[in-house]
Amino acid sequence: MVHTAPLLECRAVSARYGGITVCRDVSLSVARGEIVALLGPNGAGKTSLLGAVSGIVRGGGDMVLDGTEMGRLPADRRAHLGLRLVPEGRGLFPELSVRENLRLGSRLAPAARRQELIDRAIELFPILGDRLEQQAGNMSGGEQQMLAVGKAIAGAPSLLMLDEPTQGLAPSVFDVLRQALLALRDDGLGIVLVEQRHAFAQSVADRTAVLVSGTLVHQGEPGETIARDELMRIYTGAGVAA
Ligand SMILES: Nc1ncnc2c1ncn2[C@@H]1O[C@H](COP(=O)(O)OP(=O)(O)OP(=O)(O)O)[C@@H](O)[C@H]1O
Repeated sequence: MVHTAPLLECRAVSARYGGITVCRDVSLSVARGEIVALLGPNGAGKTSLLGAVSGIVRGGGDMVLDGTEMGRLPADRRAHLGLRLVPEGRGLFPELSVRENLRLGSRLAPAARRQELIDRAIELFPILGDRLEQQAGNMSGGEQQMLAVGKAIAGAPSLLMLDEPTQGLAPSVFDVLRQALLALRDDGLGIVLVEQRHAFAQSVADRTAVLVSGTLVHQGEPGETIARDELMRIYTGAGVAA
């Protein structure tokens, strides 16, 4: 279900570390109720691009979230506008309990909605409800990833950006994550999914964007998936060994 109004619109976005620009001239939009898979080989700049959009990596360009230009805003202001990044390291407080992590996540939401959003996270990941008093750092990788997404959801995001959520996880977790992402999309969230696992990305994506050497070299049409050999052709055509 893709709504028409764009939620995120990025134009000519760059990301840089010191004097080194690692992403340039990236234009990407995400609609409400849409999952965009951002694929690319190692080192292409996917994490850096998510960082530039969320405000934790220096960058430039126009970035409009829900009608508000946020390109010059610090990361915390962007989070208050509804942008949430679930980073590769998951961003949990490992010494705190599941309940405490969810509560901390919910502090970005209006007070009246916090419990409802925590309940939604538990509905999507029932294991979290069984483990509310457990220390986050003592849970399995899959459970920690569910908590990381749950913590983000508890903060009432409009745009969720996930950096390689399946990395290092057992395949048994993939389906839980897949169903949760599809449900969140149907709730109307916009989702950017960075994934190395091509099959997982294509099983949830409404659209695919491919980043190579810091530049978007391909953007698929809505509803179009990209076959693995087609992806390899894009990499090769862009000068990257497939
Ligand atoms: N903190 C940093 N300081 C300097 N350069 C960095 C930093 N982080 C990443 N880079 C460089 O930026 C480029 C893009 O890296 P990035 O991690 O964004 O790519 P990626 O597509 O997410 O790769 P991967 O799939 O391996 O995570 C690489 O050349 C990398 O070495």
